[in-house]
Amino acid sequence: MTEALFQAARDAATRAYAPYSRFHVGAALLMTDGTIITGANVENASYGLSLCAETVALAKAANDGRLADVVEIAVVGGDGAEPCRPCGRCRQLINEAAQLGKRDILIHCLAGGSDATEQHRLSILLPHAFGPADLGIG
Ligand SMILES: O=c1ccn([C@H]2C[C@H](O)[C@@H](CO)O2)c(=O)[nH]1
Ligand SMILES: [Zn+2]
Repeated sequence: MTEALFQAARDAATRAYAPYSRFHVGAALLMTDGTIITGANVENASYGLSLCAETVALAKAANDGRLADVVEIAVVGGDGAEPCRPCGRCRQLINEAAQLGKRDILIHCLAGGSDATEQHRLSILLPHAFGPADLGIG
């Protein structure tokens, strides 16, 4: 299952629209039922409007009513040897899924140009997170 998830992230990266950074990122969400939802980064001529791969994948899950069902996430980016780790904004978006699903989501960070991988729980990447509970929700 992990290999299928990694491959889905690598496939997604090939669908990135990243003419400005040329940094192609793919994200794959493993859901409770074993299905996989993918996303790739979508850049814009107004650079700051660009969407990360994780953001796209999580938005797809949310629109399908499945944000609570994310178990693991694989992210792959670039063509270097260093694993690609979710940016701060994406960590916060992942936290929404984690809180909804009451799960400390496992994040696989993969390198685009090597077999290097890192595994982190969201609680390690985003300690003391702000979430729905801070608003008295959930
Ligand atoms: O985890 C990450 C890091 C970066 N990017 C995108 C944003 C931008 O399009 C490009 C360069 O930062 O990579 C992602 O999609 N996910
Ligand atoms: Zn991001």
